[in-house]
Amino acid sequence: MDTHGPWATSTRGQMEAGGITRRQAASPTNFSNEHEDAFMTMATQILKTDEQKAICDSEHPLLVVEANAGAAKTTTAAMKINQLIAEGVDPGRIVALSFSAPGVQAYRDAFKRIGMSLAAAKAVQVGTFEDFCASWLMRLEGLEVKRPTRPEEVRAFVLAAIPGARVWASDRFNLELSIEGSGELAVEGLLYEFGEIKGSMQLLRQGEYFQISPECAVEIGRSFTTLAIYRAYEKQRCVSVDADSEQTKFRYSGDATYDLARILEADDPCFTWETNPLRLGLQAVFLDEMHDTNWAMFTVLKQLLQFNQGASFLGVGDRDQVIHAQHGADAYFMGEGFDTYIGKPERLPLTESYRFGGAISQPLAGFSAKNYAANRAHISRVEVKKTGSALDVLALINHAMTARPGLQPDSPKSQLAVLLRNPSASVELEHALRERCIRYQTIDFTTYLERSEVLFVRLLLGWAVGLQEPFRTGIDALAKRATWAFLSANASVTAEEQTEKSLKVNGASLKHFLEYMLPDALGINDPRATRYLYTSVDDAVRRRICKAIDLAASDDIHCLAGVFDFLDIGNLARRVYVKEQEAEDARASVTGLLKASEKYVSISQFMRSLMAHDYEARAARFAGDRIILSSIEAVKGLEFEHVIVPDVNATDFDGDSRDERNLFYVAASRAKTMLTLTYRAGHPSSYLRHFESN
Ligand SMILES: Nc1ncnc2c1ncn2[C@@H]1O[C@H](COP(=O)(O)OP(=O)(O)OP(=O)(O)O)[C@@H](O)[C@H]1O
Repeated sequence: MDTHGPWATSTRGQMEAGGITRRQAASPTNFSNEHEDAFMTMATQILKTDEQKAICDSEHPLLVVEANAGAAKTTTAAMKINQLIAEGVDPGRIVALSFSAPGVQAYRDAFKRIGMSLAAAKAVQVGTFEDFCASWLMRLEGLEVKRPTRPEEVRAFVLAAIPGARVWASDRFNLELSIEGSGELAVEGLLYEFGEIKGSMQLLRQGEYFQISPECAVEIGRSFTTLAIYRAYEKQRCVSVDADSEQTKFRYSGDATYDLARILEADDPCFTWETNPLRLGLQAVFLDEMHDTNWAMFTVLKQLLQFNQGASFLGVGDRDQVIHAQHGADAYFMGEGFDTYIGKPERLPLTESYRFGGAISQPLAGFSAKNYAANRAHISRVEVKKTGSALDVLALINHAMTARPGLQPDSPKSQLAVLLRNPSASVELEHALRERCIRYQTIDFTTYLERSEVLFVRLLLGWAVGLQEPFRTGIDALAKRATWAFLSANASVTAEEQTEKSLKVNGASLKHFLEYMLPDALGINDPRATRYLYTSVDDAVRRRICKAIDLAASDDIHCLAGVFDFLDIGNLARRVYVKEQEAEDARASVTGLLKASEKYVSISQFMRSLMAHDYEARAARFAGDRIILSSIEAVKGLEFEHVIVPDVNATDFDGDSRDERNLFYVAASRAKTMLTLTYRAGHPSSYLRHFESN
């Protein structure tokens, strides 16, 4: 067995997909030599509590620990791994799985915290469930299958499935699908449902005689239209080669786990007991974020334990942290489901939070309606602040860094984290931070300077006012691709034609693009020119962009609002992004840009100021010495000394939806010493009432 682990930790969200940049890769954990010293020095002696000892010493083959956020679940899992290694278990035969990339990072952090040796930490196979499944599929199939992560990358397959499903439904059931036109606006909802169907293995669990029909759709609570399109989509994704085999074209998020689960559950599997892909000779399996388990994961887990007899299991989770319900995540698999399908585990407690003290655990207890004890020795603080603008949040950040009410005297700035519900909310804040030379690192989203819509706007404005060099090199290619994505979305040309033109655009230098391609696409070059790209841009879009460019050419900063009105980014973005929220984020980013522009005298001056920040945004040398700006999802399992959660407003964070409440619970439980919650005057979220008295 490969002792370095057979699978790589995937990056969360690709930087680029069809010219679009929204989410950035979370920084991968690196155990290279240059980090070796840091690895050792970060280790502090943590003494096991009695509860932790009980978990580490338990000889029961199946252990499940359900405990609150910060109650030391990951740390205890790391302690048990360390103990097994000390007892002679080969670390290469220990698998430590998690649902998300931050969960993987949390294992790595815990290994450091407990002082695990670097060699052992490197040898343990740590990764996400999805990456684990993808790697074993690759071994089984002998080839690497593409793994798109952006919905835009699979949109064409969903759209292509609709006509196929229409014909099938009308031939077979004489039925019309209840979907209008091309279905462009339905892609987001369809992908969401496909994720649920696969995560919960809903169709496969109906048994071998299940066939998609209008009656069966009603029985399982889905629309027939969705099921018919799902069927056609899956037929494109997994193409039948002959009666017994299929070739998988791609695996979107969650598909690797689903595909491995259905292969394992097949009536006529392509392997025997001896050659089962999960017979890995494992001695221990760990699962963090167990609350995010769905049927597909559970199926793989069940077989993993079955085919590695003698391997012990420890699963840890907290049912209030389920924020991936769209993948069919269900805390049932930590409880009754586990007992029924795998076996009765020993359930051991971790009762106290070791991350924070009572000042944070008590309001969290009220918010989540459960007992939440905290270690008495741990002192923490909560403050709730009213803010009027991004500048008020900036002032709080400044105070947090200078007066350090939550930071230890010698802590790096990265112990201060600002957790954002919507990354688009960060444009003004980011701009203000840059202007004050406060360095920050964005996690899980792209800095506003490099977001597709901002690059698109910057390129057009720079061109309109005749800036020779609108960007620092390095993001030229991103800007060109983003611009092309916005220009060409929804043009009525064939997909092949579009791909061919995109390739040409990608291959051109920015200079060539600006001098020839952009004028060609907009029809503002020599009328005798070929107009090769012209047909790729919708007429109405072209007219609007031309008007915007004409207006911006005045270089008058006061025209910017009018320029943005012509561009109507929200509408354009709806053609580019599959998710409505991302289109809305794009609109909000450009609104943020407009606000940030207010103190400049001309468009060119504003553009130059943005360009000056490009370099810093990419400078890796400040790593570790920057505050963190992150989405909430990306810090699940992680912790910081001081956490600021801006915009806990009734419009942003409220309501009874489980995902909504759990997202807030995750955000509020990341702080070790100090938690600052802010809200817009007059719009506090009802969630805050639990925290205000502190
Ligand atoms: N025995 C101990 N003594 C002191 N501190 C401890 C001990 N065990 C764990 N901790 C500390 O408790 C904090 C929370 O631990 P950990 O991240 O493992 O919690 P968790 O339950 O996994 O949290 P989450 O649910 O947010 O993922 C860490 O700072 C860790 O160092």
